[in-house]
Amino acid sequence: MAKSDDINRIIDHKLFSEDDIQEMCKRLGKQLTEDYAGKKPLVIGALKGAVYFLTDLTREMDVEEQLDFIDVSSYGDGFESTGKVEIVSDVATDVKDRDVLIVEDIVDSGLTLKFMKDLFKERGAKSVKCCVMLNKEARRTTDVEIEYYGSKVGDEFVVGYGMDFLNMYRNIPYVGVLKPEIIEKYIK
Ligand SMILES: O=P(O)(O)OC[C@H]1O[C@H](OP(=O)(O)OP(=O)(O)O)[C@H](O)[C@@H]1O
Ligand SMILES: Nc1nc2[nH]cnc2c(=O)[nH]1
Repeated sequence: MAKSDDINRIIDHKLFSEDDIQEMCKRLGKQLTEDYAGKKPLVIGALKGAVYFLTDLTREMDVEEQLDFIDVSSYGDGFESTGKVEIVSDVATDVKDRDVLIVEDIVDSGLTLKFMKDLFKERGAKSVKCCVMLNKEARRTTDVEIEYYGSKVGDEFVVGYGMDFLNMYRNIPYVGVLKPEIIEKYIK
């Protein structure tokens, strides 16, 4: 089966096109360029979902920056956060006295982001902010500030542009809503 047939089978509708995403990256990149002028931020991408957003966003940021990655997990194989966030793979860089900018694909309960922000603050970062592509605000269970985001989204499960379903479909170039029956089939 061709990749496009497979995608049509699982996507209910497109939420953000490639042009929409490019516009988000340009807008956020311009804002971050202004706000981090004269600073040397350490941009930390949250693996694996944020990789597509990070590579496009950082190319729109005209600042002297360094990159690192952290892999944290709270979902296991499921769709509901277990509530327990664990470091799967840590950053290699010392964050002490650094201006840290966490880049995330999506914030849902907020637990993953809060964990990372608290971690880098505890390690002595000078500042810790985040830039998130999608803000699923209605699902929040913890209070966490989101300094920059591309767009709000409703309570729907989205895939593509880095975001997965069972670690698949990250390479769909746009963001689409997963058909509810696909999730139901998996949950049963
Ligand atoms: O706000 P929360 O409820 O904590 O959920 C958001 C997190 O869930 C996803 O990651 P996931 O653990 O699925 O890993 P992935 O990035 O490898 O897809 C996403 O990339 C965020 O990190
Ligand atoms: N792929 C994906 N991961 C998530 N993690 C939390 N919410 C979502 C979502 O809507 N899609």
